[in-house]
Amino acid sequence: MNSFGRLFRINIFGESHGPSVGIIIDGCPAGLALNEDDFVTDIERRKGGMQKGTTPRKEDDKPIFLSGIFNGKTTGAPLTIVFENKNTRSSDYEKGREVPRPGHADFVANKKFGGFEDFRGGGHFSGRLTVCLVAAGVVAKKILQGINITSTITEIGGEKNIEAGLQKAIDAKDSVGGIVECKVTGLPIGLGEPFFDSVESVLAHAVFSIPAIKGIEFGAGFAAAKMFGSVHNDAIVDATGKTATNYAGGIVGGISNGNELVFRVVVKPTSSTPLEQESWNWQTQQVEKFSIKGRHDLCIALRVPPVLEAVTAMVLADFFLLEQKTKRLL
Ligand SMILES: Cc1cc2nc3c(=O)[nH]c(=O)nc-3n(C[C@H](O)[C@H](O)[C@H](O)COP(=O)(O)O)c2cc1C
Ligand SMILES: C=C(O[C@@H]1CC(C(=O)O)=C[C@@H](OP(=O)(O)O)[C@H]1O)C(=O)O
Repeated sequence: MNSFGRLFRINIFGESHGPSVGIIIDGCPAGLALNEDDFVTDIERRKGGMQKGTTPRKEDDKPIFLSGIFNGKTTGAPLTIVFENKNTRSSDYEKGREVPRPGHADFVANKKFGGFEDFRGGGHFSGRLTVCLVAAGVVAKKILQGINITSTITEIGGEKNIEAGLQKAIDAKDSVGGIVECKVTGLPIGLGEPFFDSVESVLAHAVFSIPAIKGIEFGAGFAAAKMFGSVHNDAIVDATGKTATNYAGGIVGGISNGNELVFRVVVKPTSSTPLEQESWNWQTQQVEKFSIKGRHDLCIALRVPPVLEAVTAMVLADFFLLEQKTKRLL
């Protein structure tokens, strides 16, 4: 589905080569001061064409507000923001239509939607739609006063040195993946709604909606499997619940424990690699060699940090609103 969240509920729409992509945020509290300048920093951080290893497709990514803002403040009605697509080059995709790209959604989208899907630029499956998530994050962060969310790339192409990892891809004329870490400070104890809406569950749900994300781990994550319980347990050192270590990553029992929330995600190597590949050709009904000519990110992970922060903000804002609502009912 294209909607997510319970009280802070988003709906995203659009295709990479359609007129625009956009977002409707329902349940956004009234009275938040919001203008175009608020979006600049995060939108610029996500932009393609700005740094080595990212798509040369440059869009101005100017937010256009269609509803939900009046006199510079949110009204409480659905907030609709769109971003125009002005720099499309659909001919790249029309030429390659007969060969579904391995690793991209071309084949499955065709089977699921019977050939009616907009395949240009990956259509609705494109990373282009993550500009909408970033916009939601900007609004969500306004609800999260005193909470700080930061994401950093910790690994590219298996290298801790990001430049070296990227150079590996450039030298091999291939794409690479990476790991991005997200940390949140200032969270209170008590966010999360177990059983099924634990903080891990909802964050993972939202994070896996970001195209190209293939894994997530919280705190010590997979390394916990090799640890003793006495080591993995985070000793509580004061009445606020502060812990000496943070192997849990700030979540216990699906509920935030007041320590730093820490998780990492795996970003796969871009499927649209410049290297020659093989795939099934729908026309010739044979496996054929082909190479992709479009404008692609050599390393998607380079563009993920602001998207990850945004999705985290969106999820946490929803938990906050839910928590307040629960409290009001008591
Ligand atoms: C910010 C961002 C940019 C992306 N850029 C590209 C790209 O240039 N080329 C590409 O093939 N995939 C790109 N992707 C990933 C594809 O959209 C994704 O692999 C595809 O939709 C299939 O989904 P999956 O990888 O989650 O299975 C990007 C993803 C994100 C989040
Ligand atoms: C446009 C963006 O990224 C696009 C994400 C994408 C994909 O397959 O996900 C493929 C490329 O699209 P195109 O071939 O149309 O240039 C990227 O440029 C963006 O992030 O704003």
